[in-house]
Amino acid sequence: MAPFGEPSHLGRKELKLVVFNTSLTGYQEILTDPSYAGQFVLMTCPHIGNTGVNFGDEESSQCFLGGLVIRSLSIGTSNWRCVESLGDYLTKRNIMGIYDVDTRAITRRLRQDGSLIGVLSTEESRTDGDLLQMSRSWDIVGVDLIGDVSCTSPYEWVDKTESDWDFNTNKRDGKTFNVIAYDFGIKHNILRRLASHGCKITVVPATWPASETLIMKPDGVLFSNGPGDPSAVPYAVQTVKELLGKVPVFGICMGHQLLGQALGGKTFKMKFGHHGGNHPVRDIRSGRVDISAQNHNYAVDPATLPEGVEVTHINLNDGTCAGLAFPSMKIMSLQYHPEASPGPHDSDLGKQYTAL
Ligand SMILES: NC(=O)CC[C@H](N)C(=O)O
Repeated sequence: MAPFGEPSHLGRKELKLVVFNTSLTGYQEILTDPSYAGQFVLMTCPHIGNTGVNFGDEESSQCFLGGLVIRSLSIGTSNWRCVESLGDYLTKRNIMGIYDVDTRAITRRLRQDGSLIGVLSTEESRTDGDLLQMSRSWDIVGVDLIGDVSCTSPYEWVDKTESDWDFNTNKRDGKTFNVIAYDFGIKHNILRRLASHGCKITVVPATWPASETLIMKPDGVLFSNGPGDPSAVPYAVQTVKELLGKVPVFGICMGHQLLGQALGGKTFKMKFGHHGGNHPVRDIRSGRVDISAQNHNYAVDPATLPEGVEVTHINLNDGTCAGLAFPSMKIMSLQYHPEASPGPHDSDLGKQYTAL
């Protein structure tokens, strides 16, 4: 096994939840997705790094994940957008990476036993016993990870999807909707897709009071994706509760889980979660199946939801809840990523929020 970008990693160790991601492309978007904070991401695709890294595919300004685990690191890069190799990129951001790992064996173990806490260390004197001991000293359950990834003050977002990449030509005309987006670790493509569909967006920190949001008189509020255990952030659930029924709301991933809790439901930790760009999801109302991008370790237990809340989408791999709606209160949410990035465009965001 070999580390990437060794010098800056000397004396480093990280303890994180190990998850496997089945996306074939999009490692840069995965590296910069703030929802991966607290995790090592193991790519099941065996060959990573061949397109290098570019300026346009960042999903946030930083890499928040603990490290990248791969089978084989491409020895060269070949892409017209490439500005840097993957190894150099990780070294500059002081993110640990390791290659020549039997990723297939680890994935089989995680599927069998469930996600596990792993240790990545450059301290060669550590024995296997030390590493095992360390792995038992940390857990992702019950830890507030959104505090570290949220913005600290409100800002306006204006960037749309670049015209070269915008696949959705079926745009809505008319009124500009003012949207307040709660940043629990928001991915840029959620903001780009909303802007492309004609929204004026104000991004606010995770701790932004509901009363301030209501003063801003938004047409809708978005609760974003974000890392970690939704039960560890009761302040965010409280904010969601205070907004329900007063303004149309839409939740994505962590936002969906917080909405589930705010409605009185419970969330639970899944065996090994869903991470990848190939998850089939059925919209129960239309029967339509979308192939979707997913990244989550927790899910809403539909049996705990009160009457009136509809399960609108299910994940066809394991039957878990993939979307909720409460039409009379103008609430809808998705457990997966309609904005994709990386992933298929079947569930483009515009289609979802205009239904509100
Ligand atoms: N992408 C996300 O928002 C992740 C949601 C949640 N924190 C989980 O891991 O289940």
